[in-house]
Parts: sequence; C-alpha cells; structure tokens
Amino acid sequence: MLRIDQLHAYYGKSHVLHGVQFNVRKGEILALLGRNGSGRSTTAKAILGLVDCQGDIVLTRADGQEVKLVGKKPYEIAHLGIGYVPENRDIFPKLTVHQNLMLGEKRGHQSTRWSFEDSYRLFPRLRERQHTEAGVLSGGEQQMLALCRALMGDPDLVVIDEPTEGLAPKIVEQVGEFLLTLRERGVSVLLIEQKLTIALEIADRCLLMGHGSIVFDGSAQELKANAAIRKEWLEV
Ligand SMILES: Nc1ncnc2c1ncn2[C@@H]1O[C@H](COP(=O)(O)OP(=O)(O)OP(=O)(O)O)[C@@H](O)[C@H]1O
Repeated sequence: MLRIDQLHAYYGKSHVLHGVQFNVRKGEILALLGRNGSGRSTTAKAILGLVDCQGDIVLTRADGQEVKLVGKKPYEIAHLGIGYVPENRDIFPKLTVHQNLMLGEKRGHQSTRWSFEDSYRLFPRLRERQHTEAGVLSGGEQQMLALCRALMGDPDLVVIDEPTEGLAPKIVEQVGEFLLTLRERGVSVLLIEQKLTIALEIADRCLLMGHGSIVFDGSAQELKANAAIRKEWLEV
C-alpha cells in the first residue's frame, strides 16, 4: 500500500537518507529497526511530509488510486489516511484525555475502525483518567493516549516512532496488544523500534536501517539468526 523508492532526505546540507527503498503491505506490521541516528525517524517524517526529501513515496488507496506523497503538506497526507505517533507523543497537556482523543477525529468523518470505547477498553487507565488533564499523566499513559489519538483519524497506515521506549514491561505488553488489534482490523503499521524484542513477537517483517539506508529486509527470525548483521547495525 506504500512504496518508497530512492528516498533522499536532508537537514540543511546534511544528507541523512541515502536512497531508502521499501514497501509496506496492506495489513502488515512492519518493524523498522536500527540504532539511534540511523535515519528511522527521518524516514517516518519523510512519509508524513515533515522533512525535505527527494524520491518517490507512493500510496495506493483502497480504490486502487496511486497518490504521490512527496511535496504534499502534512495535513494532506493525514487526510489521505496516514496516522503518526511521534517519539515525543505531542499530546496537548492542558486538554483532558477525552479532549485529546476528540482532536484526533477527522472532521465530518466517523471512524469506522476505532472508537473512544475501543481506546477505553484496551487501556482501562485512559477510561479512569478521561477527565484528567493529559499533562499530568505518566509517560506510559501519555503513550497510550498518543496511540489511540492517532487511530481516531481512521488511518489505513499508522507510523509509530519508538512506542515502547522507557515503558514498564506490563505497559509494553499492552502496547503489543494494541498493535495486534490494529492488524486484526486491517490497519497497516510501520513500527520504529531500537530492539528486536517486540519485533520478534509481533512483526510480520523487519527492516534494518544503518547510516541512512536499508541494510536488511526479512523476517524477525532471520534477523535473529544473523548475528553478524545484528552486531554491526543493532543494539543488543
Ligand atoms: N533536526 C535535525 N537537524 C539536523 N540533523 C538531524 C536532525 N534530526 C536528525 N538529524 C540527524 O539525522 C540523522 C538521522 O537521525 P534520525 O533521527 O532519523 O535517526 P533515528 O534512527 O530515528 O534515531 P533517533 O531515535 O535518535 O531519532 C542523525 O545523524 C541525526 O543526528
């Protein structure tokens, strides 16, 4: 559903993506792994229209229509059905949990795949705190909120940047359940992670990034078995 070809990205004169190439298939969980600074977040931002880039990023919509994303504005890309959960979560601290979820909804469009009730059922902590200002939530609760808010816009693909970073194992488990629920509902996921652990449990496929290029494309099991490539490009 998403094809990335010969993607180059720059911060000023600094060239950080060097011909990135991969596909995201419909309904899969695709893990994008690599060390800090390897270019994973920049790839996510390129898909969302948040950095200058050259090359092709082509979305195939449900009706088969192909849309080129490079050059489009972030709000246009969101409207085309791509959701984003950035590393810093970007929640609105002075609004309540419920209000943050409302802001994720597309105006005039009822989400077909995700509801307030889905958010509250999967993350009971959010139900308990629905009238609390989001700024006082714990890091884990803010992550749950950011994930659910991205789904309120009814995306076909959601790009999620390091959702398990710094979270307690029990919350990491809940995030895993959330991702599996998305797959059941046909939402594709591009999951940025640093470690292989969660990818081994839930990803359908794995990409490994090093110095701004894709250096491995295969299953998490294949990557686990390839000690040399892991040692060179991945945190242990
Ligand atoms: N706003 C920026 N301005 C200049 N250079 C940047 C900027 N953001 C990232 N970089 C550089 O671009 C390269 C790729 O960074 P990127 O954030 O995409 O990596 P990453 O794999 O997602 O790691 P991290 O988890 O640390 O963000 C790194 O060398 C980084 O220092």
